[in-house]
Amino acid sequence: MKKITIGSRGSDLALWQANHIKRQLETLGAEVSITIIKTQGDAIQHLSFDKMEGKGFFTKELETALLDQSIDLAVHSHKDLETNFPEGLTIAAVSEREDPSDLLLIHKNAVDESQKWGLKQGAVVGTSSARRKSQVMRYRPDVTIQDLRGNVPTRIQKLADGGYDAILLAKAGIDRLKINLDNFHAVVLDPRAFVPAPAQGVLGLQIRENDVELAKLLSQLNHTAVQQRIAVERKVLNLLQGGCQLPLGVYCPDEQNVYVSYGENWEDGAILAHYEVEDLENIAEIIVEDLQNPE
Ligand SMILES: NCc1[nH]cc(CCC(=O)O)c1CC(=O)O
Repeated sequence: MKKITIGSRGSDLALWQANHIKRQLETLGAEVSITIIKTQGDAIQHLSFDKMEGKGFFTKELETALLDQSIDLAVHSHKDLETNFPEGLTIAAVSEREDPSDLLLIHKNAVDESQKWGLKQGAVVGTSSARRKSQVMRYRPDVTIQDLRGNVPTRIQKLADGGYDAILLAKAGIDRLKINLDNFHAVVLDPRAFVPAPAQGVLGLQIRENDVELAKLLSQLNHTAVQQRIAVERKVLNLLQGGCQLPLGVYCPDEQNVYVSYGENWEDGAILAHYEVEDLENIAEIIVEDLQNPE
């Protein structure tokens, strides 16, 4: 078997994810190396996402490297992937799903147990995600939202330094990096009430479409149940022609349930909807129809 080169962003989280897949491939007998590739999202850390041009900030350079054959496999956080894949590339497999929940990390000085989530009135909450902003406003219209960029350890440091009273993060990232949260009050937000991004907590393994040999190997790592559920989540995003700036959360935990959060202007807060269905076929279309024609 030929040697496989994985391309990864240089962040701690991206490298953890690349190494996680590297180990799995080695168990299958493959020889694997990792090449670090810097993306626009890594280079521009000071701008809020909604002020950045285009889409695919964390993925484009990796996709280019796949197409020019300098890497064979890109390991992505699936939620960072655009809904339309570039010509010639395909997601050959998806990982198991880790906890898809978001986590609210509260500075110890900002704790007030009498309030929702234990967060004091009028707190300053850091996040750059329109989806997270809109849902915070749904539950806690009293807080002030402030943009927060940077990779996971940087964001936590900004909270520790007192720049924010609380911040929001994906729990999966914290779990993967085994970050110690003892200095904070950490609240895991129920994903049925505070709805994650489509495909949050899942890795997407992207290769060249014509790489038949690698596709065959990766099929052994694919999780079909996860694949079916995130397909529903991403279809809603796709039908709304949304990217990572759309204030949309979709979570499909099993074959019968879908949770949706949507707020056109995040300042007004999000609406939360729950769909209980016989099976998941056509549910994405129904959800989008409802979102576009509210009564
Ligand atoms: N946009 C950055 C990003 N992309 C994926 C994750 C977390 C891991 C995952 O959801 O799989 C994160 C960090 C965060 O949202 O806090």
